[in-house]
Amino acid sequence: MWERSKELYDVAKTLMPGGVSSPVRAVKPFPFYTRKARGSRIYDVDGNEYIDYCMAYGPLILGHADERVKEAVKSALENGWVYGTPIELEIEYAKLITSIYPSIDMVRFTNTGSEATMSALRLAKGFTGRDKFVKIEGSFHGAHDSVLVKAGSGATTHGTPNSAGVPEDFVKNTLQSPYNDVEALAEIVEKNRDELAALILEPVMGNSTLIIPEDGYLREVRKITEENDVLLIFDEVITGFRLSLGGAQEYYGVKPDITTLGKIAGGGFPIGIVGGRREIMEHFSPSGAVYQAGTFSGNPVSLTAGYTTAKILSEERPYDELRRKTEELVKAVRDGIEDGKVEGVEVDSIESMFCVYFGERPRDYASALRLDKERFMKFYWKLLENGVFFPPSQYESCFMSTAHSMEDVERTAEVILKCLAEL
Ligand SMILES: Cc1ncc(COP(=O)(O)O)c(C=O)c1O
Ligand SMILES: N[C@H](C=O)CCC(=O)O
Repeated sequence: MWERSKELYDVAKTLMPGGVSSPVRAVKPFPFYTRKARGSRIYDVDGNEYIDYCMAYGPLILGHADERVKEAVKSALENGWVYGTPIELEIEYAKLITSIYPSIDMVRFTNTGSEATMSALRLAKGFTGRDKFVKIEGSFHGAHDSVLVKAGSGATTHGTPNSAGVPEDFVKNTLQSPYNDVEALAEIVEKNRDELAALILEPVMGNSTLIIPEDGYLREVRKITEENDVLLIFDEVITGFRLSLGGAQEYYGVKPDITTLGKIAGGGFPIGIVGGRREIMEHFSPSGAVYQAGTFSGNPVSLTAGYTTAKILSEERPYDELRRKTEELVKAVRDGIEDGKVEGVEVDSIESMFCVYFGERPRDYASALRLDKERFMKFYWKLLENGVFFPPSQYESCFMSTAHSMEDVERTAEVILKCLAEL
């Protein structure tokens, strides 16, 4: 079924570590190689077609190759694609973001979510004059040194949550707290308050499976950080424009001091954005002393795709429809699991993010680690054989897009239940 993909991967392994450009793609024994993608579908070089719920790990809320985004990018390309000068679209996009996210007065455009979180943490340290920060166990904020401790996503999938090559000295200022545990967080923040610049968290965890905040957790997080004069950074690289137009902060009504955006914010092209209160943001160079820069930052192509996507989302507000489709899928699978008496599998969703758990639905990283990831991988391969593509790890989340039809959803529920029954 995957002869050509296998051949390509054998060559790739001789030229790139693990044969890939990002570890999550290195599926054992080989990944499929993509030929093209349109709407809800992704097609491999072996002639197979899949309904896609990986969706490039989140950016494609409008589905693959949305025509409106494509046309906007094509016309932007007519004028060149990188200038090294400011462009008017930066102002337009900044205005749009600040109008959607009331916690954001100013933005700095970067190239990736990793750069955004790295810069946000540097900004928090520069602003407060303190060196330490707290992250949540199992969260993933990209692949930069200070956050590669108990990191989720590919770092956990490949058994390296604490990356080699990161000197102990670099991570001595990274403190960890379990998700959904208010007492543990309060203790660590109170104990370190004079040295703590910030708490960074994914408001909904999307990189250690999908973990949903318990009632009131995010409000307590805000209270604890505020009372202890610690900045709160919401890493909304996944949840921004996804949980709602205004991200998790709008959805839960909690206002962070600094926000990082990415993925959907670039409409499928590389981007990262740091946003926050003016008094904090003005510490970025050149108005302040926190250095942050990039040759490709604010590039016209990513900005065009991101701005076009954000405009479409703000005009069409497809969030009810996205939620309905996702809930339909989850309900059909949940009912099927109950009827078929499938043991040890749960399913859950929040808005257009969902996950099939091989074990009990987790509430933190420790419980996510107890899931049966080998069984998940058997399920993954069965799904592929039946024309459905999930992200290739138990620790990733699945994403619904506006391009998925109700027929896709019904077909997917059938396939999931068939595969579970065959396991
Ligand atoms: C929550 C979160 N933050 C940051 C990142 C890093 O973004 P990027 O892959 O664009 O560097 C990711 C994904 O990789 C993410 O899921
Ligand atoms: N889970 C990661 C981002 O959200 C997956 C992207 C990657 O590491 O390539």
